[in-house]
Amino acid sequence: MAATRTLGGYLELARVGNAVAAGVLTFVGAFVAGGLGSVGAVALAVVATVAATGAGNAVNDYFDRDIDAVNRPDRPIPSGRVSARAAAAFAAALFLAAVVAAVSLPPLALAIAVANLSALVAYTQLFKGLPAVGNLVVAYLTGSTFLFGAAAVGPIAPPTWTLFGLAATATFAREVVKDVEDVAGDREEGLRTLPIVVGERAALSLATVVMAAATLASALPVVGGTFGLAYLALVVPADATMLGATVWGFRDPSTAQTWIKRGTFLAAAAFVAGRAATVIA
Ligand SMILES: CC(C)=CCC/C(C)=C/CC/C(C)=C/CC/C(C)=C/COC[C@H](O)COP(=O)(O)O
Ligand SMILES: CC(C)=CCC/C(C)=C/CC/C(C)=C/CC/C(C)=C/COP(=O)(O)OP(=O)(O)O
Ligand SMILES: [Mg+2]
Repeated sequence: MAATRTLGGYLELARVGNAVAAGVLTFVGAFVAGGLGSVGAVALAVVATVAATGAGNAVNDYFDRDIDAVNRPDRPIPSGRVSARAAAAFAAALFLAAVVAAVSLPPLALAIAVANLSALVAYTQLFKGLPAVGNLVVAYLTGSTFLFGAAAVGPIAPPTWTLFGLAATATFAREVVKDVEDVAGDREEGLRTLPIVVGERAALSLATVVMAAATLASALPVVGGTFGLAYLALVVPADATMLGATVWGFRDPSTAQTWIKRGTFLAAAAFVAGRAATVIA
């Protein structure tokens, strides 16, 4: 029983759902770039992404353990399911796994991996407490999965940049809503997040404008001929969910950010369906 509880603690520390989802985005990036012929490179890129995302989540919880004791006492470290020391060792092992997986990829992909791993290590201590900067870093990291997957198999083409932009802008909006949710604990820790600096309503207004722009821009892959009806069938409800949830953030930021996340995962499925349909067609 204790072993299951500890294993669950490590899986939760890595936020394995996010890590696998990030790996899917890297796969889509390679898929959109037409590079599934390079199975080895695609597999290494996906493994590097999953390991890096897990490492970033684990090191974030390690550095956030005091804030989380206020905001999220049920998380693995504050709840005692994983010790801080073990969490740090786990993060280091995942970072090493990401480096080992990325080191034999093409130069541009390796450069993206080095930049991203550095940003993940630095995020919590350097960027998170700066207004909007932490949100922009997480937004870039999430969108960069598409660039990383494409760079693993060849040059990065315009359709991949579109996917990068969509994922980054939607993620930025959700991060702002998450910061509104965490204002209490962040203020206690002296973090200068966007809602603390400009106020919660102004932050939520910015998140709404950014999310509206992202949802409008989600038509670009169809306009550009990258995706067709299979993509639209999923991205339209995803857009409605993400935008509607962002507006709901004025009433209940916690529920809002959870539903934005669900919308982004549906949007990721739209990318997969859109690309798969072009192969089947
Ligand atoms: C308008 C449009 C079509 C946007 C595209 C949205 C899209 C596909 C976004 C990507 C979402 C996704 C599947 C991300 C992978 C998981 C990940 C790395 C998320 C970053 O999470 C950072 C967050 O702070 C973690 O918090 P939590 O999720 O609460 O654990
Ligand atoms: C492509 C490669 C090699 C790497 C990409 C790695 C990815 C996709 C990173 C995505 C973003 C990520 C996992 C960031 C880690 C830090 C993190 C969990 C930020 C959010 O944490 P907080 O701002 O503290 O909020 P919560 O802890 O409450 O979620
Ligand atoms: Mg945190």
